[in-house]
Amino acid sequence: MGMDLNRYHPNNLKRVSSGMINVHPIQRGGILTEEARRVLLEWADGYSVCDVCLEGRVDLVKNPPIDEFKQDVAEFLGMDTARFTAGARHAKFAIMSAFKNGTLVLDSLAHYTSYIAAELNGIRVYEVPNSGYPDFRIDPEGYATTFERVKEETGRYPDLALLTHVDYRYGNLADARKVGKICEEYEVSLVLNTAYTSGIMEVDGKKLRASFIVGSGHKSWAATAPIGILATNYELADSVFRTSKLRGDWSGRAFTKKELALFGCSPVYGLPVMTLMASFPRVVERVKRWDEEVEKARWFVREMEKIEGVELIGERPKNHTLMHFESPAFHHIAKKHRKRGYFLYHELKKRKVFGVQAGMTKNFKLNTYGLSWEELEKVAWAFKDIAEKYGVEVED
Ligand SMILES: Cc1ncc(COP(=O)(O)O)c(C=O)c1O
Repeated sequence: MGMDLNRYHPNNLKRVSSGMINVHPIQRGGILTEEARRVLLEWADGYSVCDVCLEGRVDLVKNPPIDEFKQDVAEFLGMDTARFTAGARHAKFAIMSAFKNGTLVLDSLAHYTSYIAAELNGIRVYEVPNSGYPDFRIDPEGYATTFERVKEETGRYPDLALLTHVDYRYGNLADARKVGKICEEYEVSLVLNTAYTSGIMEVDGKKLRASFIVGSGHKSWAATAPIGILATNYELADSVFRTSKLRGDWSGRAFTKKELALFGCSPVYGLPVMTLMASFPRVVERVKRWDEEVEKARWFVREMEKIEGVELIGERPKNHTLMHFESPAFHHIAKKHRKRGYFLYHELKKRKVFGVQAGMTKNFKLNTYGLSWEELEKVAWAFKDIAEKYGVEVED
């Protein structure tokens, strides 16, 4: 046998980021709380939450209290009810499966998973443009204009709208309230993709007039992957969480409780849902401290921009901890460096900072969410120290 099974030995399964400050753009909000770490072993076995499943559906399990938990999560998001999905992407797919072959208007900064969910459901996509370089802002009025464009082309307003609350490229915070108002005026249901917001900042679907809130447990709710959240109101719950109508023609079996878009039973059975639950009390508290996170992010941007040839792109001032820098200074160094574009990654690693994508120097993204002031200072120092090492000017 050619397999080297030793490579799977636990001693060989160490994370490359171990022991470093991890500023990976998608990871900061998914770091487990102490409480979540405490349930890891108890609930680590495969279908652990199914010990006492009386209804054949994870979301109805009473012990552990998943049934109550889904309602608490819905309340926390200002919605009526919720389900747990295999990530934000599955939540979007589930919603769009109720709008098959329809039309969707979404922001032009939407994540690829929004487009894929639409494509898989035969939905035609129309984009709301953004303002372009260097801010890339989404103007809420663009939704009204695009709704009109859809009407001109198809004779009807769209079936659905989607707004990426904070986008993955620039970390811009969209004006969800204004978009929600426009959607309400046009009677178009709004999906608010809060993959980068709910769980770290307050999101109230009722106030924002969202029909659906999509969240990502592993991105922003301190949970183990994969887990997403799909919250909605009672009016729409029946269509999105519609149940099976099929009957086997030989067996005569029916599956009337099984929700189609959740594959019959939620696809998250063990650790993902239990870590989400164990972290929840802390998540409910932490969203109230969002202002401090923004303050830290803005401080960090100021420090980074002291390096000549490093500049934030996306909205200013920042309203989120995910940020994107343009860095001709580092790109210039990379051109002459033995390690080429990988030099920044290696230099950061030497300074115990991880998460800037290997090979990136022209521009890069990082996320400061949840870093202490001390950690933040270390990260800023690391970038400045690298710049100075290669003769780049750094302001005091
Ligand atoms: C804006 C946005 N939405 C959705 C996703 C996908 O989330 P999930 O992994 O929970 O499906 C991402 C992942 O980066 C994202 O950036």
